[in-house]
Amino acid sequence: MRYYPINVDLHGQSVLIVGGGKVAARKAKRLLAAGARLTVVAPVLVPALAELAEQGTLRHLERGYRHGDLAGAMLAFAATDDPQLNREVAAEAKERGILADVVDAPAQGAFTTPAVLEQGDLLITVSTGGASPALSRQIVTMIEPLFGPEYAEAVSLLGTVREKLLTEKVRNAYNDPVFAELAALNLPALIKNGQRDVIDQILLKLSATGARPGPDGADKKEPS
Ligand SMILES: C[C@@]1(CC(=O)O)c2cc3[nH]c(cc4nc(cc5[nH]c(cc(n2)[C@H]1CCC(=O)O)[C@@](C)(CC(=O)O)[C@@H]5CCC(=O)O)C(CC(=O)O)=C4CCC(=O)O)c(CCC(=O)O)c3CC(=O)O
Ligand SMILES: NC(=O)C1=CN([C@@H]2O[C@H](COP(=O)(O)OP(=O)(O)OC[C@H]3O[C@@H](n4cnc5c(N)ncnc54)[C@H](O)[C@@H]3O)[C@@H](O)[C@H]2O)C=CC1
Repeated sequence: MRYYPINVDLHGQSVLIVGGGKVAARKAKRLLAAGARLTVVAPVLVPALAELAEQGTLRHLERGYRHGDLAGAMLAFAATDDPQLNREVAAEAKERGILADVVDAPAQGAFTTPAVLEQGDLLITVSTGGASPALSRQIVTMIEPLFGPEYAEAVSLLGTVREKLLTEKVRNAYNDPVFAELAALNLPALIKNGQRDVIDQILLKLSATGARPGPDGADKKEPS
């Protein structure tokens, strides 16, 4: 396997992007959506990034990269149009044990970013090991129609039911078939077809066994 896939929790974590161009802007958008505390080092920003800097959504260091800029970062992106400079960023990342994505030379870095399909907590990612980013994007476009907003709702509902079962009952052999049964119900299809009555019946049946999700199953933190 060329790359090992993981899902990183970036909420509140410091991430540094060196470079403020089109590629940096694309990476920044997703990093901010994932809750990162983002710093961008670049003498010039494209308008999309400049706007985020003005709003205070990211921190902009308006200058060229300096060795030492990576201090305290959890992840780094070397995203300038200067290949030599990107390698210097990669070298500092290695020195510090920070994972870096070198956007013009993936072999110099430690990770790459996949194309993404996101519906709520459902995350489908596609990678080609760097061979063809355009194909990764195209595959997401191909499968997008199969995973509509009903998947966000189904995942939220399944998560609530599962949390209830795991917190209210001791995890036991009984739970596993329930999870399998729930997953096999094709909740997304029921939601998409508006079959709320069927869903309500299922939830009612589950509530008899002690798993009672909230009315819409959407509130994970404080299920009623
Ligand atoms: C290795 C990787 C490193 C990384 O960036 O993490 C990388 C590297 C490179 N990309 C290049 C080119 C393009 N990349 C895109 C687009 C995306 N690139 C993304 C990921 C990755 N790109 C990682 C591997 C992913 C995988 O394994 O499949 C996506 C999926 C995700 C994202 O960016 O977050 C995002 C689409 C998602 C979206 O739009 O949602 C487009 C299309 C466009 O811009 O519209 C083009 C132009 C067309 C083309 O060349 O295919 C070049 C050549 C630069 C040059 O020629 O100068 C390199 C360098 C090289 O290949 O050496
Ligand atoms: N991985 C990917 O998805 C893709 C990668 N690329 C590669 O990414 C690189 C960047 O592409 P774009 O964003 O389109 O370029 P761009 O020209 O839009 O942006 C370059 C940015 O680098 C900044 N920069 C230049 N010198 C700097 C320094 N010393 N310190 C800090 N920042 C500095 C500039 O101010 C500018 O903001 C190119 O090498 C390109 O080959 C291109 C397309 C996709």
